[in-house]
Amino acid sequence: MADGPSSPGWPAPYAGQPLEADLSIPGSKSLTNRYLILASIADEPSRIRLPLHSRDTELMAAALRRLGVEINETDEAGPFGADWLVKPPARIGAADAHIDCGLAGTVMRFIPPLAALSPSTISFDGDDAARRRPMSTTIDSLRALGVRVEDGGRGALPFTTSGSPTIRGGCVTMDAGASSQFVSGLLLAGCRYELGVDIRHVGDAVPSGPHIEMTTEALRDAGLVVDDSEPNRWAVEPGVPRGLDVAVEPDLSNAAPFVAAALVAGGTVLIRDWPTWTTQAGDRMRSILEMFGADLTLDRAGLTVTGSGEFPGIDIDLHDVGELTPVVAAIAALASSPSRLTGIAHLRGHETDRLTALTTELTKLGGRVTETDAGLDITPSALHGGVFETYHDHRMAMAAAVLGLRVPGLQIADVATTAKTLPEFPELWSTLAQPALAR
Ligand SMILES: O=C(O)C1=C[C@@H](OP(=O)(O)O)[C@@H](O)[C@H](O)C1
Ligand SMILES: C=C(OP(=O)(O)O)C(=O)O
Repeated sequence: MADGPSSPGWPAPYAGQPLEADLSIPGSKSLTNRYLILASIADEPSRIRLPLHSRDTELMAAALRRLGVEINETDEAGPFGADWLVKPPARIGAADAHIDCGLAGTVMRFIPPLAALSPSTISFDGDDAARRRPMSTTIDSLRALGVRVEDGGRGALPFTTSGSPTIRGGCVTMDAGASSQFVSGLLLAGCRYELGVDIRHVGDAVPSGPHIEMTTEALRDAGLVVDDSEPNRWAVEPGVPRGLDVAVEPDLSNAAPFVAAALVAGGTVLIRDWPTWTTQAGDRMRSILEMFGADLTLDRAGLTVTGSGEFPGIDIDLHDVGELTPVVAAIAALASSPSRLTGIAHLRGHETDRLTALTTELTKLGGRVTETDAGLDITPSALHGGVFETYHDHRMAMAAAVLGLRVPGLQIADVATTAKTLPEFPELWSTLAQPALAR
């Protein structure tokens, strides 16, 4: 599935006829990494069933092991890997340790508030691109809580922390306008601070609201008391999470390109076990696909999406669900009328500057895209093949795959970047519509 030795990229499958697919998608990155954190500070061992095994979740597990958590795989494994058994240590971070954050926002923003419970020196670094991601809010809020953070004045990776098992916690004012993960990370570990934590946000609107709701729900499910009754304030009372025995839902943001496929190529795609209630931002794909004119049925089998390959553009604010933007932009580029995507300025601080990356790559294929302050304006035009660069961004590769269903000769540079959240992507995408896919 890797790019061929002399090939500039992975040839994206072209859909010569309507699709007919029935697929299962591995577990949610965001849920897996929240459960791993909570299980690591729980009062008893946990079992995380159907976890996502991908670069971001393996980095999270590795980080927690370095802080003394025991994480083992069960002997029996499902189609997407084994379950995880998690045993919390007596003390988090009993020895100095180094944490590799890779390019995972959840690792770089969730682990430091946990490392705050350790007096050891914990160092953090990641990929080159990770050093460009916003981190100063985490760093400043840890300092406000009394943690010593050495960052060379950069406000970014790399840095070290040195805290205390009896960190006091309490009120913290922060600007989480660049990422909801600043709030989630502090809430998850904050239950173990002496006063819990009471976060007030001051600044531009916090993006990715559903991801904060996912955090508060996960905390409540683990028995903790959370107050999110006021806008821009989230508080967790001090307490120890119960051990978990949870099954991770399929990752709906990773399912997004697969359901988009039914719309753009025409035909039907069934995603097994799509939850009827969830905090996952990816669930918003249902209403987005309806705006584009797809037919949807959600029942016990899962989500079935049917499309005709013909659909209009849309005008949509993606502030709450920014991670869906690359796939939505790909759909918009194949629509019959213009689209406007707004509310996503914060995507400039994601794996790459996603607004510039999408504008550059779509334009290279003949697309008409204007980057605005708040997002993208996309006017459909005839697209041609070429190499779509992915900038170490799994969702750029997924967007390219959606385009490739309708654009012959499209090659995806470094399709392996999808391993960040879905290592099985090339394999699953290739079977998406067999035997309907023709190249
Ligand atoms: O907490 C999480 O699991 C995530 C929160 C969001 O981050 P931002 O708020 O930085 O967009 C989302 O885009 C990311 O993929 C996962
Ligand atoms: C923004 C994303 O990831 P991260 O968790 O690294 O922020 C994403 O997966 O789209």
